[in-house]
Amino acid sequence: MAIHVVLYQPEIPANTANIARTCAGTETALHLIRPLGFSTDEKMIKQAGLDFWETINITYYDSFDDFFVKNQGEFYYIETFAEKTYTSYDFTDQSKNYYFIFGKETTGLPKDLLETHKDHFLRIPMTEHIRSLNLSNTAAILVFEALRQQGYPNLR
Ligand SMILES: C[S@@+](CC[C@H](N)C(=O)[O-])C[C@H]1O[C@@H](n2cnc3c(N)ncnc32)[C@H](O)[C@@H]1O
Repeated sequence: MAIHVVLYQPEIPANTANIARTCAGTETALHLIRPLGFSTDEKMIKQAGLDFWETINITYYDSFDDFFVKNQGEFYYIETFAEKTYTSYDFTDQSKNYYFIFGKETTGLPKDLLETHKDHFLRIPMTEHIRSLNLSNTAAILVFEALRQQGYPNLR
């Protein structure tokens, strides 16, 4: 099974490019929920120098509903307004699929998800000087926390 990064309507190409690099370097699957704020056609990928793009397991969806119908596992919602911190959870079971779901840069995740999935909302601690961390940094933090807990399988 695997670790998965799910981006809800990402808007800034550089963030998704950074996250894609993290996914390529860690065998993490990437799920992109449309609309995207950029093109992922071959020409754009080449121009952006993302020569690892083809090595990533990427799936596209038209909505959250579409995503949930097609995936099974443990879903975690990564958001600034969550109560629990990301280190409170156990991601050690390599037989499971762990999905880390991130919000869009301008508005985050839809608030109504919190009502039904409150126990699986996680935040990364930060000061009050900023409203949020950079999206691509948060994805790297979660991926590497799960990998750390699993002993970095297949990585050197
Ligand atoms: C730039 S933030 C914007 C979200 C923020 N709630 C807002 O509306 O101002 C984009 C995404 O980065 C992730 N993120 C940023 N900082 C975070 C933190 N401290 N804890 C958890 N997730 C964070 C979340 O997935 C969030 O949806």
